[in-house]
Amino acid sequence: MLFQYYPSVPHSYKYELHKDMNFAAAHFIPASSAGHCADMHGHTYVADITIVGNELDEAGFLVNFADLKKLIHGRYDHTLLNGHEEFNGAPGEESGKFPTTEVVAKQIWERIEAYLSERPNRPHCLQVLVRETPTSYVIYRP
Ligand SMILES: Nc1nc2c(c(=O)[nH]1)N=C([C@H](O)[C@H](O)COP(=O)(O)OP(=O)(O)OP(=O)(O)O)CN2
Ligand SMILES: [Zn+2]
Repeated sequence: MLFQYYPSVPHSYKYELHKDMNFAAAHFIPASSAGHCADMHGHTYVADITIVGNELDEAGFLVNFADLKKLIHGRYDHTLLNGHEEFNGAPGEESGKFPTTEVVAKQIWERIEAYLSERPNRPHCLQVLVRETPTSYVIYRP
């Protein structure tokens, strides 16, 4: 795992947690402007997830690191992203359903925030960074 410092957002929460993870996945972007990215290919995606909150749970966790990994790595590792319902847009359809780095980052945020909304200590996901290649990454901040 490559450890890096990522851009952060100023906030006033007491705790800030980061979980880095990677997952191997294939994708293609079914849009005419996507060039060679319209052909199926693979990446080792790297995600950095930022969670904040003021209260810890009964274990003393803001959120269990392992739960975050299960939610994202468990769903996407060694899969074709276009095969997931959140990314299975067809050519000519709305671009928000293609697995671009931007859309992958947003979907990761939505999945994590839905999980956090059920936690009694109510943490929040402030930022999701997704790196697709060594030279390309996107940050999603709701
Ligand atoms: N805004 C976006 N642009 C591109 C995306 C994307 O998700 N959002 N995706 C791709 C391709 O999927 C491609 O895998 C990554 O592109 P790129 O960074 O251009 O990859 P290279 O290795 O060719 O880049 P270098 O500059 O040579 O390192 C394309 N665009
Ligand atoms: Zn790609």
